[in-house]
Amino acid sequence: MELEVRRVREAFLSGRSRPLRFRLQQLEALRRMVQEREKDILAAIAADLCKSEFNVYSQEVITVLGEIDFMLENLPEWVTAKPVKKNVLTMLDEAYIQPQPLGVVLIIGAWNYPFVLTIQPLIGAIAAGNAVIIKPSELSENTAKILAKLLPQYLDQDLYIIINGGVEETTELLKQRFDHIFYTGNTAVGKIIMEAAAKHLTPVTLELGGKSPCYIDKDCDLDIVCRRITWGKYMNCGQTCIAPDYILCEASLQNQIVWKIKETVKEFYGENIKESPDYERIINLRHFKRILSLLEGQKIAFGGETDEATRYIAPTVLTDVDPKTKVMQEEIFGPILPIVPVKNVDEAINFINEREKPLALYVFSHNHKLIKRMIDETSSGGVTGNDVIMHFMLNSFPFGGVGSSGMGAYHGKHSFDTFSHQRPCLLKSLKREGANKLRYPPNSQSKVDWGKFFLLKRFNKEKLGLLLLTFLGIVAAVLVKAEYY
Ligand SMILES: NC(=O)c1ccc[n+]([C@@H]2O[C@H](COP(=O)([O-])OP(=O)(O)OC[C@H]3O[C@@H](n4cnc5c(N)ncnc54)[C@H](O)[C@@H]3O)[C@@H](O)[C@H]2O)c1
Ligand SMILES: CCCCCCC=O
Repeated sequence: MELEVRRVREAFLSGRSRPLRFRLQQLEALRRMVQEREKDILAAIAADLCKSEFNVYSQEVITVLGEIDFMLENLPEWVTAKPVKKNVLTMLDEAYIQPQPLGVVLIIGAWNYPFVLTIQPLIGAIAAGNAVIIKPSELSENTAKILAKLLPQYLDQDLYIIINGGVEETTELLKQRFDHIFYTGNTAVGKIIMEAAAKHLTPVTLELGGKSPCYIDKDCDLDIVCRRITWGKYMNCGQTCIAPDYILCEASLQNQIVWKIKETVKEFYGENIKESPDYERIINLRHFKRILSLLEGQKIAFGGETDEATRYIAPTVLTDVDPKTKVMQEEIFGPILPIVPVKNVDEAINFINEREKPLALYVFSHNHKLIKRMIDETSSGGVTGNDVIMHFMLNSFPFGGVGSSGMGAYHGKHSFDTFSHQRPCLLKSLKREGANKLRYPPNSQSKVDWGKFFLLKRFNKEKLGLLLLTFLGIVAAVLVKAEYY
């Protein structure tokens, strides 16, 4: 590991990852990889998650291609130094912010969307001019293998390397010094990452999980609400970081919601869900058993069928769920949707605020004020009103968590910023030394007064206002005099 990290650092220190032209070339090469090797990539992801290639394309490949195009279009503007506002002391100087690469970045990917969650941060890191070590999740092993095969064929082989392996390899990797660590995965491992990073004072971005609530107000169109929730909950078999984890609603809505979700499941996946090309499987047996254990003691309104051999769990809805039971204590990350009845929106807000801050929050209502109130009185990584998942798709949004759902964010310009240092640059002249006398010792009351005059806005404004008035007075007097004669 040490040798590999050193090799990447040396490549970074060569300076070749920095020029804009090089970054653009690498991003174009990455796009070529996705386009030319689309079949291999689709097949690998499809095998990892028992997913149709249509779904792989629309859930992962489109996002990656869109992000590359967005970077290529905007990077020339983002890399340029930005002049800043100056004060009296720097009036004659050059003052600007120059984004600079951080250095060697470690990206640790997750298995649930193994391509987009590894490649999208990579795009940001390349765009910002860094060298990168990529560690895909070992659970999505086909994707990990295809990335290890393809990336070196298209990208600079010393600047961007891929290291495959599990906990042992990641633990070893984390002993090395990086300039940034970008981790996607569960909150428990997020803490391990942060602890390891602290040893080198390495900044981290942690894209974690949590229980994302979904509040359904009685003033809404339940047919539409249930279609949208069904789509977002059962996509990828519930293994989506921002899937609605549970529903909060008034007890009177529960039966209608159950019925409408059941109908929608039938419409989306047919009578025989197991045969549907659009319904995935649980990633491995450990997760399969973990999810099954969440069903114990619950009232299953529909679903609940399982098949261990194929790791199939049917779309399931639980009703009258007690918040103290296991299914409400951990992120579900599977196709089980508990409904927790609440009296009203106040109780829903309290319920959300008594728990860890989620990665996403969903509110459904015709009442715009109610949605705004939910947003104002709660906290979460992101929010979508009257839909689910969709805030992930808009790359002008920063995507990330807050509190235990993560720290830092990415996508589009936010990725570029995450992997850049915003370096303030002040360029002065060696002339005009006289003006500097004010700040050199010995200090005195009059120097302090001049300092106040030049630097404190309040003081400045009053004085400048007075000066302006005097000047206008003189101009007026001159004009009047000219008129008179
Ligand atoms: N915020 C997001 O964008 C996002 C996206 C996807 C998943 N998630 C969250 O990730 C979780 C599911 O993913 P997961 O955690 O099962 O993924 P995972 O098991 O694939 O772990 C993620 C990465 O952490 C590494 N890892 C695992 N254990 C480790 C350890 N002890 N020490 C060091 N590294 C270790 C793995 O090798 C892998 O590369 C869910 O909580 C989900 O919400 C968040
Ligand atoms: C449709 C793509 C959703 C990706 C969500 C990422 C977290 O799991």
